[in-house]
Amino acid sequence: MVAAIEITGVQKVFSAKGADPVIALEDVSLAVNPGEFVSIIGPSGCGKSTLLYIIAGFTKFDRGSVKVNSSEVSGPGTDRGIVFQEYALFPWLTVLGNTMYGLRHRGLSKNEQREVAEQRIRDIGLVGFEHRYPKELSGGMKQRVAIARTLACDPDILLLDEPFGALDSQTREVMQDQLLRIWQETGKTVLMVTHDVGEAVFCSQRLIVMYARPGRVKSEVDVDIDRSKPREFVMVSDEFNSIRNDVWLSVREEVELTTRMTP
Ligand SMILES: Nc1ncnc2c1ncn2[C@@H]1O[C@H](COP(=O)(O)OP(=O)(O)OP(=O)(O)O)[C@@H](O)[C@H]1O
Repeated sequence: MVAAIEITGVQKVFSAKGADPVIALEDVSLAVNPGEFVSIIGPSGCGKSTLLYIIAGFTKFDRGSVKVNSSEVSGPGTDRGIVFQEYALFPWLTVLGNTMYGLRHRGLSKNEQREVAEQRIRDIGLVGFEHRYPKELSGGMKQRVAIARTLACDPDILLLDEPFGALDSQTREVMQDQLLRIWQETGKTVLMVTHDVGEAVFCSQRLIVMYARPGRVKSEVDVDIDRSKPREFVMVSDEFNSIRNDVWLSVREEVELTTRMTP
């Protein structure tokens, strides 16, 4: 099978005048299969976001290779859509306007753009809010609009950078359930960065645990849990708790190292 994302030996060093260079990523290799849901987890500063931005084509890297659907990444592309923690909505556009935004250059008529956007607004359960502005929405609703906007462009790959990090725990759980439903319905490849071990285990088929800076892959963990049952059964199952505890201990070791590092 050809990997949807294939990263080989990637290194990224940030250098700024008058400051020591920071090795954000060192020899990172990983692959994500088409339709797979993978999460990256690790301590703050281990290069998770940097890796995601490299795959998105926003950040250049110094060494190695990054391929998406077998093609070397040389910049952003319509095959990848990214969702940020802080929603990144345009405050002057409505829910509909924000969702239609990415479709402007797709060669679709205004009516077609509107149809696609309305479908995505239905998918994320915001019917009735099409003409509201971001300031009139809750955090969870804003993040749903950000997801709808990304989905409207129909990328093969969703890159999610702490997408639910700013939400309260109940809203976060509802959003995780919606994301999983969308993933199952669309078959998209999802690569998510999160700090939350429970979220990573609940949502993902596979986890990539990172070492503290410089970021390297510490381990890969297959999450073999039965997701056919409702959340409340999954979260108390032995399989879920055993994987969550192992991953939590592994991440905690790195967090302890991070707290002893100089900035
Ligand atoms: N534009 C930049 N210029 C200089 N250093 C940077 C830049 N972006 C990131 N870094 C550094 O690279 C390292 C990795 O940062 P990155 O944001 O990728 O980590 P992270 O694992 O996503 O952290 P967090 O979980 O806190 O968001 C950090 O030491 C950070 O300070």
